[in-house]
Amino acid sequence: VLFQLRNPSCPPCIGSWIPWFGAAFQFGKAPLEFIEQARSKHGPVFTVFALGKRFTFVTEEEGTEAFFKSKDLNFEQAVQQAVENAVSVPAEAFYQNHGNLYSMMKGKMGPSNLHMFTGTLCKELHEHMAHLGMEGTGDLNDLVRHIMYPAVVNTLFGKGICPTSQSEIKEFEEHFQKYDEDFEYASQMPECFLRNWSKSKKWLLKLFEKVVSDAERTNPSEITSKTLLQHLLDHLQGKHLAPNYGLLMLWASQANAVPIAFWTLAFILSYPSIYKKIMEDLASVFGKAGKDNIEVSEEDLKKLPFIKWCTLEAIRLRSPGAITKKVVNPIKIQNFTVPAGDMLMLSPYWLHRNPKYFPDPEMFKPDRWKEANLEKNAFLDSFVAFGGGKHQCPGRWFAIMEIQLFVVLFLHKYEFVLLDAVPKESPLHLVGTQQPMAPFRVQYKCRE
Ligand code: HEM
Repeated sequence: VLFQLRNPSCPPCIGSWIPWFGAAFQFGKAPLEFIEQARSKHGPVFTVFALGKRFTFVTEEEGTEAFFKSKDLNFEQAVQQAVENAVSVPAEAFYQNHGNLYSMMKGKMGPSNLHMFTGTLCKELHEHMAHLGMEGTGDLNDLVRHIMYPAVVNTLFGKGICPTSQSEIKEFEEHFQKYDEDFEYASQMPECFLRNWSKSKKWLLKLFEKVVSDAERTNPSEITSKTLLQHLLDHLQGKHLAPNYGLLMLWASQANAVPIAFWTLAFILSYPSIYKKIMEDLASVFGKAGKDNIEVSEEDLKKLPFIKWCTLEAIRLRSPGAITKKVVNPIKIQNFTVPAGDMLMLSPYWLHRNPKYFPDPEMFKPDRWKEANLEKNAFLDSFVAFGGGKHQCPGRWFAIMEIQLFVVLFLHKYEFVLLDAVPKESPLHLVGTQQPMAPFRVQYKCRE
């Protein structure tokens, strides 16, 4: 149902007079597909009226520029309510802390500080890979999660601070997975509608009281010895919110990166020529692949650009469904004026399928990243998986490094037989990177 609001300069608004069917329902069912259908029907700028809110999508480059640069848009106001719902940080504390914490994270995980994590992460990945044993069969997504999750958490939060050992991880994992699964809905609606989610959130927040007090107790005075969590504690105003922010940081560090590690491997393994090239690259840096634990440095990773391209290409194809800004003053986009109060939405997932910028957009083509000036830390034009402008994801360099390192270690140690076709991505979520729709079972075996 399409109806123009009173002001003809407003973008076309897809909504329903009758709230219990129509756009809101369609939109909620498979939002990623809905965006593309709406774009082809109504043009590059359109508004969806759902859940009592107006979401205005910009799907072409003119809008992109404004989205990242305009002073009439605000990032903090767009996410504040979601943060309040997700981890119970009240508005005032959120606005007071946001700028400070963002700069801290951006600094600690910037390109020049990455080397501080690589050694620990490499050791941790080896340790958790060892739990897979010499051979076995499993869903690749589970295998990846069982290695990445504890290794990264121990690296960023400190070893033994969050539950990561075999014996204590199960209950934690169940709660965290439940929490992550409904995070998107929970960030949009009151908690009382999501009873199981709410239970897991309470469990996790309670756990984080202990996590935070352990981190506080062991907080070293030497700056370079602190974990990311300890830096967070040092910078936070309102210490009673430390468990809430700890949980938020845990979620931010896992929710997008772990699925991308899965997709990167799934793509590599399913293209024999790409797989072969990577094994040759690995051999040229580390010698013959095998079961010995290799130590990998930042310098080694620099010698493996093709694996970095594969990571970036997986991120391009599975990037977040949408990112948001709040319109604080009416803003002109193309011929439309978007009114204040709207949520302005931009879809990295669909922008990355524009053939003008990414020829053969659906194809996994790592070589297209040859053109990017990665030495200068620049991505390809129109690549916006991490956002853009001054609120870009502060964890992006860490994310790329952790996935690259994981792929190196995993492929160096194991060989694989694929038992299923690569699954499609789920169109169910707007927030964050996509999950696979179906299992992707593999047989793995330690190399001789
Ligand atoms: C492939 C993996 C990742 C992707 C695709 C991704 C993407 C994003 C995006 C799109 C945003 C919002 C930017 C905006 O709306 O303008 C964001 C924010 C954020 N990301 Fe990431 N991210 C990833 C990994 C990580 C990792 C590993 C960490 C931490 C270790 C992290 C920490 C954060 C934080 C703290 C924010 C909030 C920034 C703020 O409040 O201003 N991200 N990320």
